[in-house]
Amino acid sequence: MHELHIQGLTKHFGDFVAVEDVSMTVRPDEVLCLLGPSGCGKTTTLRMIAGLEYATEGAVSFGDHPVTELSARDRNVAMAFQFYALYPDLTVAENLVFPLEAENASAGEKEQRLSEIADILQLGSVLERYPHQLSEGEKQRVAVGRCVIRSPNAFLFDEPLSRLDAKLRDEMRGSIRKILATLDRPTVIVTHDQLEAMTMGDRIAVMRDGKVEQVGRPLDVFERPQNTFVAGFIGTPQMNLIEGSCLSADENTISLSLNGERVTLAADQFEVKPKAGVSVTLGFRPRSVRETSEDGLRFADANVTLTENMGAETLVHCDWNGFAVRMLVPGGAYNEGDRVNLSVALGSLTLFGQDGERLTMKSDLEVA
Ligand SMILES: Nc1ncnc2c1ncn2[C@@H]1O[C@H](COP(=O)(O)OP(=O)(O)OP(=O)(O)O)[C@@H](O)[C@H]1O
Repeated sequence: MHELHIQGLTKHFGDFVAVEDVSMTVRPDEVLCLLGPSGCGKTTTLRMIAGLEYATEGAVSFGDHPVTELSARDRNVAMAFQFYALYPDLTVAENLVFPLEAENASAGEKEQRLSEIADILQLGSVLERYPHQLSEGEKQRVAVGRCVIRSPNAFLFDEPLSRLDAKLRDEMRGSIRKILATLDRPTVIVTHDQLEAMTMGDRIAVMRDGKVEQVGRPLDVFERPQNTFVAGFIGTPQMNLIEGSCLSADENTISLSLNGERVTLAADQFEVKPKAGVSVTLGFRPRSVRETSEDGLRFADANVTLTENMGAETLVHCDWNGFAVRMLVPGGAYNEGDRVNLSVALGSLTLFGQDGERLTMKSDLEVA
């Protein structure tokens, strides 16, 4: 099977640039999730891959076979949308096998594929029903099943789980992942839900304002966000991002000013160091903040301003020197007005330079 190549894909709607210079390759055994806030261009990118939207610039191909000039019909991609249109006069079973009619599949093949898909998507008990007799979740599963029952060049999903309730969504993430693993076709899923992207994607492409900010494996994007946008977007609760300026940086230490408070970091783990005088942003996950006076980045005498019970953990909002610092801790031992000494181990810290881009750490090079 062929890779899906996207090269320099750009879409203008009049003067508005909805997608700008998006390039990536999706392998046949791979699920790529396009993730980003509303309006960042995810669906438009997907529609250009499908041929439902003509690209202003750029190219789409499967292996060596360019399809940019082809209509959606001739691209042979399977797409499941937010808005699933099931044929109302056909039963669930007939809806599911409908795409196989066009492929002239034998009755035996249809039967076998139908039974596999119905099994995985738990639709066995509703196969003889009509769409109006289904719940929203069942309808969506039929739509997904109808999409994956055939063997196209690629599978494209737009928010496939958006209509499901939380419980069903949890179950479906796993089921869809299982189905996708059997497909052996490049698969692109559009979602604004990072949990969905993290669990279903082999790789994630994070988009903002029509551009791809970072592409990587879910854990890499989470642990090594490329810039402050990705850092703030990926992860719940959000990463703490604190802006300051670099006072000096040499081989041994990096000195920063955070609202006038001076902090010093050991420089040895930074492959790229900020220059004196430039602004920097310190990023660290709430889970990495501890109430200790250990070495590392320290926030002495911070004020607890709010506590949020998140079940087994509590998100403790603190104010330190005018900065909001959030700490995620097990249990709930904090109250508003408490004074706390917080610290973050240097290994849990990410430093972003003046342009918001991540400054390379030595550990990144080891991973690479
Ligand atoms: N036909 C169109 N004409 C003009 N602008 C459009 C058109 N289609 C999309 N846009 C704009 O292009 C931008 C990207 O839209 P797109 O639907 O791709 O975003 P998205 O990331 O999928 O958002 P969402 O998560 O809300 O679906 C938006 O600002 C949208 O308003």
